[in-house]
Amino acid sequence: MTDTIGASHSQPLKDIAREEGRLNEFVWVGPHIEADVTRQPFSGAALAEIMEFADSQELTQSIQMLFAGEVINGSENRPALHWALRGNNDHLAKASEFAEQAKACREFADKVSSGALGFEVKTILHIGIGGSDLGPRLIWDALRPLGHKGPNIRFCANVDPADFAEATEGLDAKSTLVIVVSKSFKTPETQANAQLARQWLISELGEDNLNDHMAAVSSAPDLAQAWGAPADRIFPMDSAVGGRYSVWSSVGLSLMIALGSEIWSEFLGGAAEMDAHFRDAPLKDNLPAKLAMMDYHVHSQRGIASRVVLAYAHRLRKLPDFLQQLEMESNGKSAASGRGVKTDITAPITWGSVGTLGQHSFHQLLHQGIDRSAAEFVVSLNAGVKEGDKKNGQSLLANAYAQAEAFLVGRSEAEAEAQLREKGVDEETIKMRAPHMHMDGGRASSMFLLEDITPRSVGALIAMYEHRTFAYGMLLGINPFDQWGVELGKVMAEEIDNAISGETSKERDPTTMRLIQKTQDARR
Ligand SMILES: O=P(O)(O)OC[C@H]1O[C@H](O)[C@H](O)[C@@H](O)[C@@H]1O
Repeated sequence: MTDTIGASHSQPLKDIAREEGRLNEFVWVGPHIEADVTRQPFSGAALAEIMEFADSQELTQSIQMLFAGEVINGSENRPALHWALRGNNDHLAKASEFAEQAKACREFADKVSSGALGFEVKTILHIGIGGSDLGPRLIWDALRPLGHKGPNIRFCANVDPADFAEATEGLDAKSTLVIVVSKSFKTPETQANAQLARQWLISELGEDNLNDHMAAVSSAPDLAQAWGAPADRIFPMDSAVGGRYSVWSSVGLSLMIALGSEIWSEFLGGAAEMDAHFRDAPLKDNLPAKLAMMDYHVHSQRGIASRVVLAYAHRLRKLPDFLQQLEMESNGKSAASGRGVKTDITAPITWGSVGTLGQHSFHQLLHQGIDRSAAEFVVSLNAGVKEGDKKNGQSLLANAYAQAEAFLVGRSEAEAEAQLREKGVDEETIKMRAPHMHMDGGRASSMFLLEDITPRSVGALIAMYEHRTFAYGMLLGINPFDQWGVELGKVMAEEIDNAISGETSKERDPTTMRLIQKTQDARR
């Protein structure tokens, strides 16, 4: 495929962004979200061409397959049904099963809230990692301030014992409910923490009262039961819901309990609105699909390898972490399916932080570094309003807009000189300093606007990202629902663990052999 960004290809981005009609053509709207991509190096001609390419890649058919519940995850031979957890699922054979699963979670949440467990739950200790952790953490921070009345949630993910120690510090086991969330119930980190939690409960409460304080979410109920969760406290998750797409399932049990059913159903409702949009809108009006086309151009065709997510909203501070897994575990693969397209870049290297903190650290590189990132700002127009601090909220927004504008327009040496002169700096210093102040600009960014951070808008936002990632995978010919690349390291970690214990002496790479030896010496 040729790169036909056309005349604008050689034009500076700051000129492209000012072109007439740009604001009409490149401000895209979906439920609860407006995406202003006017400052991405992407022309109408490129969009039209990728739209044709999307047809040749059968994107529309793939979207239909997804929502029909057909096998879209080829390497694991199953459908991807995360969207069906949010409604719009009457046509699926599994609809009633999903409804039952949601009902069981709701009933358990009601029990917890009404004190029917036999003790007051003041804290939920949520143990899980990856997709069983990042979504719940993100949503807890985002929606907790809306007046949750339920228990607090503490999270524990890392196998480093320091994480468990911190998560249980000062915690009263008598008022704690431990929920272990693991689709496979085999993930070593979660297993280790689940055992620590069990021992902690035994030491604090004794064997007899242990089970009252344990619950589990898993696709492997037998393993959860073996850990000690009572059978009626094991909440299934469907094998066709991938970990990083699973916050809507019983993986969100801690949230359902702590946030309450009203917030939870609004959250699902917002996602369902985005689902209907993605399923029904023609490609030319389809927000997630068009974003995926932009990604295809910006990352795969233009070679911008990095996407920096700048959540200018304290409550969305975990969004970069969440998207890191969603994007990179979904599409961080060489194109491998039947429709694979050869490109150098598949998933962008996704990273970032909450704004404005990054401005005081890594933004330096974003403004003047050699390697380019496509920046992605996420803002809420009502920042600070609910908190009763409109002034600081406004300043947060002003910072986001200023950063995006500075990325685009930069500062010429002449402008820098003029600025220094105005400040009364002497000419010698001006000559020395102005070149360092030069910023070439032309750095790409998108601005995602939410009216407010509500359960609905956050639901829609996360669903939009899920669908964008899926659509990008379809354009690349990648299966975004498997993750074979993470398996090898897991196997090796087990082998090396055994080697450190002296249980195997299998020859390995010399550096690893030395590390094993050094660790054995240090821990003797
Ligand atoms: O939920 P679990 O089975 O414990 O899996 C937790 C996580 O671990 C794995 O290594 C995968 O890479 C993730 O996709 C998954 O979300």
